[in-house]
Amino acid sequence: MSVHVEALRLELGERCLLAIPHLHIAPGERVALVGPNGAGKSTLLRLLGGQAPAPWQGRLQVLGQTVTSGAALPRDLRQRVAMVHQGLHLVDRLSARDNLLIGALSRCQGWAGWRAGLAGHYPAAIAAQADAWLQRLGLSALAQHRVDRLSGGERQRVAVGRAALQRPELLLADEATAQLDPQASAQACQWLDQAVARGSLISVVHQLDLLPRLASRVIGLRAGRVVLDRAVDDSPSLQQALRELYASEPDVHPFDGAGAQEGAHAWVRA
Ligand SMILES: Nc1ncnc2c1ncn2[C@@H]1O[C@H](COP(=O)(O)OP(=O)(O)OP(=O)(O)O)[C@@H](O)[C@H]1O
Repeated sequence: MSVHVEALRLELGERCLLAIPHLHIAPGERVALVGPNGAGKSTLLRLLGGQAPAPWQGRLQVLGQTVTSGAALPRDLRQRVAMVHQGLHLVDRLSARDNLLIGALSRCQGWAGWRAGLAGHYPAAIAAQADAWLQRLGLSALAQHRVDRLSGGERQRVAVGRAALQRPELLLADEATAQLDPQASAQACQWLDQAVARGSLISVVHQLDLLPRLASRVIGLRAGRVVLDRAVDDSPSLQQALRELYASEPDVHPFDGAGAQEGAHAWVRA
């Protein structure tokens, strides 16, 4: 099982941010987390990545290993789980290429490998993978540019490339298409899919029209609870369930989230 959650509860002060009795995600699954702003999507993703904002109760296994509240993911598990954060977390003073290569550091064997990587001397096979990904991401011409001089969308591509170089078995992507133009967003779904290969992909998705490209299963959260869990298809009942998921938050329009673009909700018919 890629993710196995039982009796999970995460509280912060008086507030319950997550309450999930069971959640299982199988190896290779493509899962989209959807729901209104503040529903707990990013909190769940961070928890799966060992970065919960507060202590939690319950049982959590990620890629078959037990994760403990208050502790970071064990080192070997950190190598197998990649995250594309909302804030991207790139190293600003390094080039796009070096940021991609950082993703591969955990694959360099032993201290000698680490030191070589940190000095910029990566094994030729890894350097070739970075160059191939830069090309795929349309970043070859910007490979040597510092990432703090790149546009938001270019930086987002770098973050996807870095995750790909990690060769993760589980990829957690938090609005990884938020800053991309519509064409690049559609491409990014392919990039994420390729980045994780036969592993599992869990993405927070605001652009519902991307659901069929990004996921085969959609999990809807509201107020920290799973209120929708079903296959992504084009059925009227799913469309209706998604409308209800967002409509139940009268103050929040589903398509006002950061990164929502013109026509982003076209997949959910009016
Ligand atoms: N570190 C924190 N301290 C206090 N509150 C937090 C913290 N992290 C998350 N929250 C709260 O938890 C709730 C869920 O936040 P989360 O970011 O998971 O929502 P989300 O579904 O990802 O929302 P969005 O779609 O707006 O990104 C929010 O009400 C948020 O204010």
